[in-house]
Amino acid sequence: MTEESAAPGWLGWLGSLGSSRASRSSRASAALLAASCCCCALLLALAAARRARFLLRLRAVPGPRALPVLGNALQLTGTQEDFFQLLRRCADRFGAVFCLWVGTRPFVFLQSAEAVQPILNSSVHIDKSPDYRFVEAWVGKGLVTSTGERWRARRKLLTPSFHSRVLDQFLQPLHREARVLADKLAAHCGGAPFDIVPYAKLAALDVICGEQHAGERRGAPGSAGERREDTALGKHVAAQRNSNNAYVVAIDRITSIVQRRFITPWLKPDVLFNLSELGRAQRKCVSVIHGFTGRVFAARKEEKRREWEQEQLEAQQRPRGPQVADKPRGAAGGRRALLDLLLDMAHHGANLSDEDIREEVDTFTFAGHDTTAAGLSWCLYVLGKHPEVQERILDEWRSVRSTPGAECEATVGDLSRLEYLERCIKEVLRLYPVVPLIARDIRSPVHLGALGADLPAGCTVLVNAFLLHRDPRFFPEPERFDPDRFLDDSDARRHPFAYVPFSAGSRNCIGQKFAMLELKVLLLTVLERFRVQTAEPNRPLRLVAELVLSNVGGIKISLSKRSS
Ligand code: HEM
Repeated sequence: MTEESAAPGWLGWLGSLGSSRASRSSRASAALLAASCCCCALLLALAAARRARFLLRLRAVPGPRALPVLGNALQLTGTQEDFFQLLRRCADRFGAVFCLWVGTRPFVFLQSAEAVQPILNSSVHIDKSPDYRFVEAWVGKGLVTSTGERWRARRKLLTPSFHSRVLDQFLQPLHREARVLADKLAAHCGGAPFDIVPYAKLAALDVICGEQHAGERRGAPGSAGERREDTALGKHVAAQRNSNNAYVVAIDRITSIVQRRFITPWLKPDVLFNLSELGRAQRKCVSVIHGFTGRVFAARKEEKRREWEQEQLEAQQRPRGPQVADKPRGAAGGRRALLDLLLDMAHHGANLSDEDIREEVDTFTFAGHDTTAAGLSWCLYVLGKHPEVQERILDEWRSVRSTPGAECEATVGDLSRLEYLERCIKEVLRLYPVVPLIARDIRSPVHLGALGADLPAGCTVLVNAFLLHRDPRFFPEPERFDPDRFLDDSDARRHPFAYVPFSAGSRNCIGQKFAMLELKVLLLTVLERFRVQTAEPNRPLRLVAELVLSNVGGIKISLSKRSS
């Protein structure tokens, strides 16, 4: 064997060794690839089968024809106003339940009491739709946005803060802010029609953040007689007096940014939103808002710490006995803002971190100001069309008031006796539900009797309160304003889910008693000072379902002085 021939043999052996290894490893790789392909194909087949089953189940839900991938996107390219009209047309055509596809995502709209009941009455379907995450940068995982066990525990903890006994303490700042609102509105008295919404927003923000003025406190600060009466933050932001306050501006701006995001498909993905101008603006707003609530929180926590120390000292000095154990928790110093209640709860062992508390305070500011502002604006809009109703409201007020005086200083007892006013507010919230769409994510199949079929997990359901409240079976002549629909016996005869301005079931509005109290005080104060007229009462409204129900161009009224 020549060297020449030997070398290839030797190399060939090595080569063949290498190539047999290579071929073994390439065979192994091929087998692995084939197995991976099989797995992927299987997974894809399973996903396709699941999707097919999902689509098949949804075939029971009527709706306008949807294109593959695009869904009903082409019908949804119009304005927010067009969208609101589209929902009306679809309900006329398809009835109590219909589906609209946004791309590949189904949105099922419900507008009959029977269809709504299985969703709102459920303790399982409590998950908010994914779009609620748009407010998380602001309110974190507070009561509005949280779910599951976290929500359940938090709701249980916070419910007592809205007990009627506690609400009693919010009256003083409420009266004060109502008077400031009336003072501000006086500038329009006898003048041209104007949009009431911005005024209502500032007043509602002052009420929710409010704290009693130093001059109004009973007793010197820190004295036994002092009783401060606060609402959520316990820090007066004086939004009505200074609408340029950075916190006030940031709240207004972030509310409109969140609104824009809800309705603009390309702003929904976080990556795109964060890169956008609005994303940058939101980050600035969040920094201002959290900076402010953070400072209020730190200052108040320090004050509370001193109160707790004082409390402990007093407890040690007091003779032991049952009266020590009976001392109500959290009553120290008479501080009653929601922030104080939460700090007290945390101090007494509740599972609430500093971050949790800040989130809840931001949550109540978010959930409690735009809603009440819209409620007040719609009330004035409707009452402005009915001067005789304004007179009857004032007559009722004069007949129940327990404290004589020039202006509304209603007590909680007086307010609870204002039954006609309450019926008027309820009827306005029927015609113009402030939260027109209540959204839920469906994570397990739910049977809808109204549909005669199950909705599969993976749908987003939207309760259309605007249309639900116009069901002629429960509200004959639905467009007519008739407060007497809410007389006791009619209420009892109605389907329990026919009227849901504050939602219903376990995830209903925790602040509804407070909201009714607030609306009553604000309305009485305004009506006592002014006669209200709706500008162009016969002009059709241009409604849009933003975070709250709004009208394009605002809600316009005019005012004239009430002489007596
Ligand atoms: C006219 C005024 C108001 C109306 C019409 C209203 C309506 C509603 C509705 C419909 C919901 C359910 C939303 C959903 O499930 O998507 C809700 C939830 C909520 N509201 Fe109100 N609201 C009003 C005022 C207030 C006020 C003044 C506060 C606080 C002081 C408040 C705090 C909340 C909170 C924290 C939630 C979330 C409750 C939970 O998920 O457990 N609301 N509200």
